[in-house]
Amino acid sequence: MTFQNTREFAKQLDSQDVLNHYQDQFIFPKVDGKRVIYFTGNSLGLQPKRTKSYIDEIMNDWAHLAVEGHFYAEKPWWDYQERFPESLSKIVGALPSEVTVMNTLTVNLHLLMVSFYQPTATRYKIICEEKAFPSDQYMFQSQVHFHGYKPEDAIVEIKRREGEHNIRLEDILAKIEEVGDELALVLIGGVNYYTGQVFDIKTITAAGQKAGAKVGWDLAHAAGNIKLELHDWNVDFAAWCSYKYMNSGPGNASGCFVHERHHNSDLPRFAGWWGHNKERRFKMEPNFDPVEGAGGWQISNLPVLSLAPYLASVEMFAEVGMDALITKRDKITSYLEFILHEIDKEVDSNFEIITPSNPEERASQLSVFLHGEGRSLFDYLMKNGVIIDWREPNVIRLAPVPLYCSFEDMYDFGQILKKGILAK
Ligand SMILES: Cc1ncc(COP(=O)(O)O)c(C=O)c1O
Ligand SMILES: Nc1c(O)cccc1C(=O)C[C@H](N)C(=O)O
Repeated sequence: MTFQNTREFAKQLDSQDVLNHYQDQFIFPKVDGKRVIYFTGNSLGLQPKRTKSYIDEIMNDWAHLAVEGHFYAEKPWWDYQERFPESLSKIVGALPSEVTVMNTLTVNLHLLMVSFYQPTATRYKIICEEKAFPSDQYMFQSQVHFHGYKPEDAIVEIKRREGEHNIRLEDILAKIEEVGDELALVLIGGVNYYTGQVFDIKTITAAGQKAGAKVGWDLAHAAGNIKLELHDWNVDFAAWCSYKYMNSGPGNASGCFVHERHHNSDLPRFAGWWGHNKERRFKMEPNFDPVEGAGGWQISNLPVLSLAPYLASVEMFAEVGMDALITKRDKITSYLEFILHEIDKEVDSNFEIITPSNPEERASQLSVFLHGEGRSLFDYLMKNGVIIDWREPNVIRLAPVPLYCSFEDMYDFGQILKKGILAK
């Protein structure tokens, strides 16, 4: 499709967009009385209007039923988490028994490492991406320390080639082969938080397992953003947060995936009563008898006030479906890319989009290196109602999230960007 940098053309794209009306289902902050153009759904998604009623329901049940709410609320709290797997499993391409919701992302990665990172004297190395999200780096370092190894020996980072912004698949595969018999675990972010690069989860998982390692994925930037087939791709385990593309609110609950083939294995895990056989949970027995499936990794009774917004979101995703989201995602991301190139030409600037240009290797994010511009351009955009984020040294990340961004937003953004550059 040939794009045009005009409001009429952007409006025409909006009129053809079957998801356009979802914009009205979200609450947008305002700047100078006008709703913002929101590009940071890769950090914190907007609040869906329906979410408040899910939280109010629990507050009301708590007020009127108190402890009885555990069993007699309309959505009883004791098995509230069971409302997730049916829909959530479709979002990540899993069997319902393979997903659960609990804790937060880094905590879940640590807990899953208990089961899936069991180093031995000869097989103890972890392959990860260079410049993984810092929390993942701290998680790797502390896990390796905990097991008595040295991070500089046990953690193998896959580097970008000189002058390149993204990691090549061939380099990941070569590193897996090179580490070979020493490799215990491969754990990579499915979508890199900084560049927006999407990794080939299926191929990397198969290669890691062929080398005899377990393969897990941090799907913080992938869940609700890319098509996932975790079961079919034979992924060992994965975890994600729900507050980015899944709009469940700041710091909210995380989702986990454990492949079916591990459900009846004797993998070690840290246990608690919420992972115990559901029928017998309140018999207060001394011996742990895990729930079959990913639910067996739960530990504490769940914070239902935090699950409520996640449930609102999962139900919205079930209505929309990942296919429709991805169709719009690709079109709006390409339109944003086009707008950036157009403005770049008009103002003779020098933006470098460091996210891969191949649609197979990117999703809902373009990271732009603003050569020749400074932090003042970021400040100008924020002041003028464009919410973006800034990452050192000079990168802005733009996530045109398909559920609530419009093509007209992309056009408006281009005009504000142009003014911001010319205003210097
Ligand atoms: C890739 C990635 N990993 C881990 C985290 C940390 O998540 P949490 O603070 O929920 O543990 C984030 C975002 O904050 C992230 O983007
Ligand atoms: N969770 C965040 C927070 O509480 C404050 C600031 C940023 C965050 C984020 O989630 C950042 C996000 N993971 C990122 O990709 O940058």
